[in-house]
Amino acid sequence: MAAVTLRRARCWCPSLLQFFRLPVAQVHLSRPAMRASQQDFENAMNQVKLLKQDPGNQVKLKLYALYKQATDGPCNMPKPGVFDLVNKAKWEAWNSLGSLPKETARQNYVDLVSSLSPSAEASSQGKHEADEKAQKSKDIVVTSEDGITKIVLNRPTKKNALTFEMYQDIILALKNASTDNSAITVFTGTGDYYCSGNDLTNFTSAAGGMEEAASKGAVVLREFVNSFIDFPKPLVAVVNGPAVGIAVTLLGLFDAVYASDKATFHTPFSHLGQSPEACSSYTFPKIMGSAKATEMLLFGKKLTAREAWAQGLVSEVFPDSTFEKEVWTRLKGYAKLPPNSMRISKELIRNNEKEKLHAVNAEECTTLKAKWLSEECINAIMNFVSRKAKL
Ligand SMILES: CCCCCCCCCCC/C=C/C(=O)SCCNC(=O)CCNC(=O)[C@H](O)C(C)(C)COP(=O)(O)OP(=O)(O)OC[C@H]1O[C@@H](n2cnc3c(N)ncnc32)[C@H](O)[C@@H]1OP(=O)(O)O
Repeated sequence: MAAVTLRRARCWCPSLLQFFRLPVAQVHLSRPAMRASQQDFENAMNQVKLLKQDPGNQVKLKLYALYKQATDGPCNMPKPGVFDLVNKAKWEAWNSLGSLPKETARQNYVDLVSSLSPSAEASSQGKHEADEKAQKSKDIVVTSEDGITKIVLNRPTKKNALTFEMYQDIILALKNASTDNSAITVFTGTGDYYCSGNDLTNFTSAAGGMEEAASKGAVVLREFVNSFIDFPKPLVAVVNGPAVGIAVTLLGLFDAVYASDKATFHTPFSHLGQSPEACSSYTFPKIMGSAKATEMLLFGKKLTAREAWAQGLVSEVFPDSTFEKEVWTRLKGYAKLPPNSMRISKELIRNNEKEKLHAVNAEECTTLKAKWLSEECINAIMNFVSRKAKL
């Protein structure tokens, strides 16, 4: 077992919220070879130091608790007094893990850090960080005006289907929008469609074999969905027309969804031999109840905008003739609200779910990777590409 000594290091910029000194490992180099999970744990501890954004107190408490559980086991300290607020919160977080085994705590710590830090994860795999990348295509157009960053899916001839480059550009756009001057961020589409989902030629046109494409797809998808889970500002979808597949499932991670009455919503995963993504296996039953979620996610039932509103997926439906005017007027008003207050309110809401959402995302990506290699899925994609099927 490696000898690990602990020192204390300050993480993130000093602020009123920063009250933790998270433990950082110094690992003796002369140690024998370790099991992968221990190595992952140490890498994760180092990644914590590299986080550029303060992940918020709830997450820091969770990290602290998991760290202590993984290294010391169940909480063995006396409970601090009521006025020792910081240590009491830390103690409670640790104590709440009960008898969680050290190895599980270690794994949960690694998962939590990797979910917080997709760019650190990517750079550890030898990739460039998102802010070092240039936008790759003109199929995503990003503008910022009136306190609103607008991310437009701009591939109308293909119904705004998402190419591999578009996924990467959206990750980059969200990363930039999270720190720009805008108060809210809005997605919409050019032309008659909002988005027809994943471009079904992503896999058939990928270099390398299907296995390589599926592995790459799962990594990109996980990072893509993470960037929605972690997005810190109000995120609004202006659904100008039909939405298909991942364009629908992602809506469960938005803060508000405004739809034209021309919009429809469907997720033909079973028709495609695939399975749900973007945390919809969790968010959809939560939003609309399991019976309605089943009709959408298993049977591919198409909803009208009003049906989607009745089921809680859409915040409000507007007549198509006045849709743009009404929605943008409203959003410009919202963008004038105090931005920090909106961020903090969103953080309070999202923090209750973040850990769960990351776990669901990871599991959905693993499941999809296997489905992409199945005969059912390959046949369905081939049928679409050879124009035998319209979904
Ligand atoms: C290396 C690998 C990288 C992978 C990257 C990560 C992958 C993450 C994947 C996440 C999982 C996501 C799942 C989904 O989103 S499932 C849903 C997928 N979408 C569909 O199944 C829709 C398919 N399209 C249709 O059924 C119809 O086109 C549609 C009903 C949308 C519109 O019909 P309409 O008759 O009005 O128009 P056309 O069919 O003539 O379409 C016009 C042109 O647009 C092309 N098109 C439309 N949608 C897609 C699409 N999703 N993928 C590719 N191409 C699409 C269509 O082919 C037409 O093109 P042409 O004019 O050239 O024929």
